[in-house]
Amino acid sequence: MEVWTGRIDPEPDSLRWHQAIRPLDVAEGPGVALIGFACDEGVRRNQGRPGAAAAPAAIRKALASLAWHRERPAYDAGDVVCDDGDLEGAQARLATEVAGLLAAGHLPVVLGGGHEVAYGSWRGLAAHLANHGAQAPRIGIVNFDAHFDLRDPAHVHSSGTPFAQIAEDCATRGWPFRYACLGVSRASNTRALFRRAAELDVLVCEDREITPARLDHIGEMLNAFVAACDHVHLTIDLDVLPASEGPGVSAPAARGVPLALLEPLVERVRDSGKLRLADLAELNPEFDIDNWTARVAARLIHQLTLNG
Ligand SMILES: N=CN[C@@H](CCC(=O)O)C(=O)O
Ligand SMILES: [Mn+2]
Ligand SMILES: [Mn+2]
Repeated sequence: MEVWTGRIDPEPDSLRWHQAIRPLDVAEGPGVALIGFACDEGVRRNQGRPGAAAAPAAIRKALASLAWHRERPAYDAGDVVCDDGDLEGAQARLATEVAGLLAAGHLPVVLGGGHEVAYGSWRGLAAHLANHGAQAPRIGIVNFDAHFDLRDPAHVHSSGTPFAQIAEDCATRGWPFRYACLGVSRASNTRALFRRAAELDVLVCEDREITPARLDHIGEMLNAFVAACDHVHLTIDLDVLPASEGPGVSAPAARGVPLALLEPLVERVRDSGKLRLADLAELNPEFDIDNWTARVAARLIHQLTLNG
């Protein structure tokens, strides 16, 4: 909890996150539960630039001084750490933690970590739903990302494979795989990846399609996708931002989707009533500039959890 420090205002009703957030072990009723996934092994295996293991601390630091506007509590559930390259072990531990948070009625917000975080998070949600008797739950994954992360897991399990791994799990379980990927850069995804996305019936929205003029239309598409799901797993890869807004990632985007367009779409997911789980992935503090990217991550968490 030491990272939760920051500005203290003398006026009444001037709380900030660092003054309101509590350790999970004092949980008093359902709230938002932050859990870190200190891991960049998936990025390393995916030939990216490691450094995302330090992201959970950087995001907490950026969130600490933001103003507190929530009614319900927020908890810090600590970190799951990936040791000695044991990515699969770390994902399994994250899944157990996420399932526990869901069982306690919390909204888990997972602080990645490379995007390999999403496979661990999703497995936690899947375990929770299976434990509660769900037969074939329609889990909609809404991923804001420049990349599909649908690489063939037969080669290596990495930050480039989480949604292909989830698709395989869904096929094994006989569950539907529902995946929307918004912000995709055609220049950064091969034809093979576009083909796999088509085969898996992914809802695809390219970066260049997300413009102010088309924002309402895209928002309606997103609403329709969510309406056809029972539960939503929101996952935000910060490399969806333009490099000028999100420099602190492994693979910065030449074009990207600006925060001003991203945020209203994220808020639609928040307001759907179906959001069960959220991840923030791929922050790499080593490449950040004055914590710009960490600040965006913190703001997104703030917006996501505003009404809870
Ligand atoms: N999570 C990362 N995904 C990207 C990385 C691309 C890159 O490093 O250039 C991917 O695998 O496509
Ligand atoms: Mn990406
Ligand atoms: Mn990604």
